[in-house]
Amino acid sequence: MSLRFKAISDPDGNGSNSKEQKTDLGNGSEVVYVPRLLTSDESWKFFDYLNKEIPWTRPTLRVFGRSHVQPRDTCYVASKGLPELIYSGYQPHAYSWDDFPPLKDILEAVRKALPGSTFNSLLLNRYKGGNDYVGWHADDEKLYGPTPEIASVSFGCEREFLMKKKPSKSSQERSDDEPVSKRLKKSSNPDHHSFTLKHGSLLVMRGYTQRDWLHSVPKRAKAEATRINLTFRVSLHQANNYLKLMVLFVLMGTLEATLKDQLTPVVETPPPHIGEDSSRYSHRSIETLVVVLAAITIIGVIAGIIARLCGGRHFGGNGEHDIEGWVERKCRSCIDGGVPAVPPPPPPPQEPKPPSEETKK
Ligand SMILES: O=C(O)CCC(=O)C(=O)O
Ligand SMILES: [Fe+2]
Repeated sequence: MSLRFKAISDPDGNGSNSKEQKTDLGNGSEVVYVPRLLTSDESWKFFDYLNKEIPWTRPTLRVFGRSHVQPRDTCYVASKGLPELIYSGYQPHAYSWDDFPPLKDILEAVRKALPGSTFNSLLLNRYKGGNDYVGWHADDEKLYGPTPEIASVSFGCEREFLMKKKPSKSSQERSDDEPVSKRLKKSSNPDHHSFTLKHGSLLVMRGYTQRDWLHSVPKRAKAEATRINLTFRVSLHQANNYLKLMVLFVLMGTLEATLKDQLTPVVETPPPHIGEDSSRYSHRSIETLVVVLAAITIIGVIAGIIARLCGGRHFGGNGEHDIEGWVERKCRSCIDGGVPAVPPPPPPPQEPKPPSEETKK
């Protein structure tokens, strides 16, 4: 499918999402709502494409030991090399961004609205009417880390998105003490929020929202039409690979410094007197040679990897340009603790031992 639409992430034409609404949920949690990330026309094009082309499935989930069919259609897209997503005993197949090119245009619009974001996976949901819903939950899988930013783009039928604070010991005690009349006043209750997610809108949850809050899209008898929702997420595995690469480079630096130490005496030490303990120097030379050969091998391997990365891959953050996934696959054994491809740095140079009686002979 070669359909590509260029998304306009600034429908107001004034260089910013002027109608952005921020809701501070307290304790480091925040929600941002942008009613018009995309224009209505482009949003309908995306809707039609997604509705027709996405291989929607309605999996059977296991919740509290009981099986039930998920009350909405779903699909999952992720960059290569990420850990698998598993929820309620279900592991969705991870499609590639290249399978559905218009998703990259939507991601681009989200990126423009959220500069610096690095979303690398996407969960798609389709609600085929008011009976389809998502129950109260938090997207607090370990895979997303402690403070995930989740960007949710909606198309088609407007639906209500509800948020409520997770019951904590202290908030439970507080609400038990409150008079019922006060607890029922939902509109002024800071522990509940409601957003009507419009066609072409963006809602962002960030900070500790997944730790401290639940969200849902409840059934609505009157919502007859189809709604499609995309939640862009960052799976943390790739970030970890950056760290692992950094460790590799630090190791290289240590090795280089050690080598310098090893080589200096070879150049600077005056030649030994003939007839003195020459075996001591040949022992030292072999040691140095081994270290040099090991270093050349390591640097060669790393240079090869870097050359492949720079020559064959493009640098970029979305699914199509997935350096980390490639490194992950190629170097799984070395960066994931299997057989170490890179040996540890050589031991510090040893003081030459006085020659034994045997070697003196
Ligand atoms: O459909 C929505 O707006 C929310 C979907 C959602 O919460 C999820 O996929 O985790
Ligand atoms: Fe969610």
